[in-house]
Amino acid sequence: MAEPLLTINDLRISFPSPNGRIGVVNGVSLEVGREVVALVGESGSGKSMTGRAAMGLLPSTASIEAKQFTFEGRDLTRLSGTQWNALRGQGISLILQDPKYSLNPAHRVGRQVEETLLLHTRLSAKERRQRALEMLSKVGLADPERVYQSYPAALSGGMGQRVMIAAMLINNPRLLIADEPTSALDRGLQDQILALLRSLTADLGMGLLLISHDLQQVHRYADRVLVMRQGALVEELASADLANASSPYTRALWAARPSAATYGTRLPVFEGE
Ligand SMILES: Nc1ncnc2c1ncn2[C@@H]1O[C@H](COP(=O)(O)OP(=O)(O)OP(=O)(O)O)[C@@H](O)[C@H]1O
Repeated sequence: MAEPLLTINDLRISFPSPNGRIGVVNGVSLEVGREVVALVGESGSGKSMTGRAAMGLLPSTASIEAKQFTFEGRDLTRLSGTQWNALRGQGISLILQDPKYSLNPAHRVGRQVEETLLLHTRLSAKERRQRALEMLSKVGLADPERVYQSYPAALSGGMGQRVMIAAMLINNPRLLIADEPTSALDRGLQDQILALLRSLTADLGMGLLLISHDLQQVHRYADRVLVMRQGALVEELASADLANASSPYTRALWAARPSAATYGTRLPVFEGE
């Protein structure tokens, strides 16, 4: 693999509790280059906390330590709030589950897609508009002018998620973190959005950290898979090898992968070791 974009070595995240600190991520190490890396595992395994740490978006009560935690060689553990804001606008972007909660219903789509350019570049209004229209077209929206003028309420779920992707990519981030980016969408749309994310990742030369509980999707759209359980990594493998995983836990997750019948449900939590 070429020089990684994101390098995490022995990441530990904990929260205070009446009985002392509770570790929710306990020594995770990973690298993401210009590729699609999936982080999978049952609910509560620490996937989102790992992704949020890489965006500087952990809850304020969380404590974080790591032997190495760098983006393009830059130490993320030492960034100030202002430096995080700059990095989030220009280097790393986050796509969350449901565009309904990410888009502001009171503002037109165009303004929201352009916002990062307004904050982080000196482009003129005309240039920003041009770039926003290009991005809306790149994410597969057929009538970018109309979408640009629309309010979020006028968009379907799939269109809303495409708009969010346009907003997150407009400033050419090198790393995209997508936390369950399609779980609010129906199955057909999920495939469309993941195929879009995968092709944009390759076209734009980005890295994508895809957080998911859907092993079927991961198998189809990721290059590599990291399996988490109870705050630790249990296995790392090429997605093509998922059906032949060596860890019993990965094998159990693979056997429980969503089928047409169980699609949309959470992965079961497996008891014991
Ligand atoms: N603000 C918080 N304070 C204390 N514990 C928290 C807080 N936020 C999350 N946790 C705990 O951290 C653990 C990891 O949560 P995380 O959201 O990373 O899991 P996940 O693998 O992404 O699960 P899911 O698929 O359900 O989102 C969970 O046990 C959760 O209860």
